[in-house]
Amino acid sequence: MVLSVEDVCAGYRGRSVLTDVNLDFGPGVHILLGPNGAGKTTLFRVLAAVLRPTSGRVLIAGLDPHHDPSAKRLVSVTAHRPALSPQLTVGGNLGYWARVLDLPVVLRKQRVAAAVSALHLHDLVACKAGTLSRGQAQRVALAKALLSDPPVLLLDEPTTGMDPAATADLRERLRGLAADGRTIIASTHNMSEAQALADDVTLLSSGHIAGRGTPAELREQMVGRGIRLRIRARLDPTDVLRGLGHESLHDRDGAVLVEVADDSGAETLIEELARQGVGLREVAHSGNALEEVFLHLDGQSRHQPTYQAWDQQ
Ligand SMILES: Nc1ncnc2c1ncn2[C@@H]1O[C@H](COP(=O)(O)OP(=O)(O)OP(=O)(O)O)[C@@H](O)[C@H]1O
Repeated sequence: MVLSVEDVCAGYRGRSVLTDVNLDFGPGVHILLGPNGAGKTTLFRVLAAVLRPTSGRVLIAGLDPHHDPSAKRLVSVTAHRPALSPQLTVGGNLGYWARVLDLPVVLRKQRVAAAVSALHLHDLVACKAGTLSRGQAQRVALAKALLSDPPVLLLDEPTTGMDPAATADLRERLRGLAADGRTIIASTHNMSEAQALADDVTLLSSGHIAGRGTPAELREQMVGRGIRLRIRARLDPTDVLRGLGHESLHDRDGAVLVEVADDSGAETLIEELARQGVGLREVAHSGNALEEVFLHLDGQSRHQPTYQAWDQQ
């Protein structure tokens, strides 16, 4: 494994935040998901050797960055807000950072060129960083993080505030970096993004690991196997559904959400609704497994009509 977290506990001024965290990460894109205050940034600080654990250890390629400074170079972190000098051009920012890293001159040029190429920044090299959009600035921040050629990248909420096109573009860049063998760990609050990007998702809740797996595995582990259907019909099917033993709720768009045990339960229900003449217009699987896991984690019942909030992500 490229990165291992072994029995890590950590916190601030005697207050415990992370408890007995055990994780292994290899090459790929890993998503760290958890409610506000769960400890995601704190875990990043421990991994980047900014915050020393109170017990346990971190190993990066077999080295503990809290005891071996050379291991710190194996990890780069990008913060939620890209830290760039607004008056310098993109090329200037990257060149400046390459000097801060104390890279030999020849290597500096190579690394800047490789980072520009990996993040498709050719058209932006001469632009002042202060004029970039959020998505562009985030790509430059990622290029900056690549200058030390680290095997591990930690990205704190990299897509927050980006529009869908910029998000999709960054997703493609991250996939490319993972395909090159890098280990990328990104925290996000965006469920669709996590679902689209993740090789696996680690759920952090109140400072401990609440689950890990693909979105579908996590949903099954934490919420159960049921399928949530989104139904549109000419007549409100709520009463018919209740008569069939199904509680339902309405989402923001007026569709009805109902849970069934499995595909066969879904088929039976659809046939019954059609037979009872509600005028079915659309029946669809309601979407994102991680939304349901997140709601479950957050202590909210999946039967409460809070579902809509995540549609707005
Ligand atoms: N520098 C600090 N000093 C003291 N307490 C802190 C510090 N940073 C974070 N905390 C506390 O540690 C807990 C976890 O915070 P952390 O920022 O790691 O969570 P998070 O999962 O990243 O949250 P968010 O999703 O809101 O960014 C919170 O209760 C927070 O108040």
